Amino acid sequence: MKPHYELSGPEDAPVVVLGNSLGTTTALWDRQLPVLHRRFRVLRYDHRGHGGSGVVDGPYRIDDLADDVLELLDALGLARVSYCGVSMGGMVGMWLAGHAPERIERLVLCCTTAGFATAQPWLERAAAVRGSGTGALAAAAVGRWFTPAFRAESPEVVAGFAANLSSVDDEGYAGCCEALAAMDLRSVLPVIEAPTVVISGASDEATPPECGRFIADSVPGATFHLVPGAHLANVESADEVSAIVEAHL
Ligand SMILES: O=C(O)CC1=CCC(=O)O1
Repeated sequence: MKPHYELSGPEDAPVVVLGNSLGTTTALWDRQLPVLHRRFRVLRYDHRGHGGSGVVDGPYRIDDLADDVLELLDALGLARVSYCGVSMGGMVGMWLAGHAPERIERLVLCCTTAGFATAQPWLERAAAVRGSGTGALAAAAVGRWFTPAFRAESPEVVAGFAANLSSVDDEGYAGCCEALAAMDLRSVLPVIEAPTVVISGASDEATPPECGRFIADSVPGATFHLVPGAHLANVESADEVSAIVEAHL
C-alpha cells in the first residue's frame, strides 16, 4: 500500500528517503532536516498503521514494508534514491539495498539490526498491543528510546514521541512487531552494493552497538560510527548523526 509521505527541500536536488523506527512517525527526522535541506530533496514517509498512513490487518513482513516504499517511489517517478533508516526503517533499507539494488544509491543504517535473537518477545508485544493498545506501551518505549539524562533534560521532546506512539494504530503496530519477529536480513548484507554507513547509539539496548558492528562487518566497504544516545540516537545526538549522514550522502 502506498504510504503517507512528505516531500521537502530543494525541488531539483537528489532525493534522500528517511525511514522511521517502530512506533514513530516522520517527526523522527525533524532534527536532521536543516542539514539535509542544504543539499537534498527529502522524502519522509510513515510505515503502514503509523502517522498518516493507512492500515491493513497484520501480520506483515519486512518485504511488505519495503514494497510500500517501492510503490511510493514508483508513484513519484523516482528511479533511484539514497535511503536512511532508523531501526525498523533501517531493516527496510537493508531489504531494499539487497533486493532492489538498482533503486538505492547510498545507504545509512542507524540503530538497527539484521536479526533478533528470538521472535518470542515480538510476538508477545504484538499480542499485548492488540489487547491493550499502543498507549499502554508508551512509557516503556520512551525508556528504551532515550537515555535517562535526555529524558530529564528534554521532557517535552520525550512527551511528543510518547504521544506519537500512542496515536499509532494498534493493528499496524502489532503487524510490524510480527514483521520484526520474522525478520532475518543477514544473508542480504554481503550482496549490498550501495556505499553504506552504520551508526549505533552507545547506550542502545534495543539494537546494541554489536548489531551495528555486525552489519558494518558484513556489508562490503561499510563504515561504523558509535554516537552517544540510546535507540533514537539520531534525536539525542542529532548534530553528530546529521554530520555523519551529510558527509556520507
Ligand atoms: O522496541 C522498540 O521500540 C525498539 C525498536 C525495535 C525495532 C524498532 O524499530 O524499534
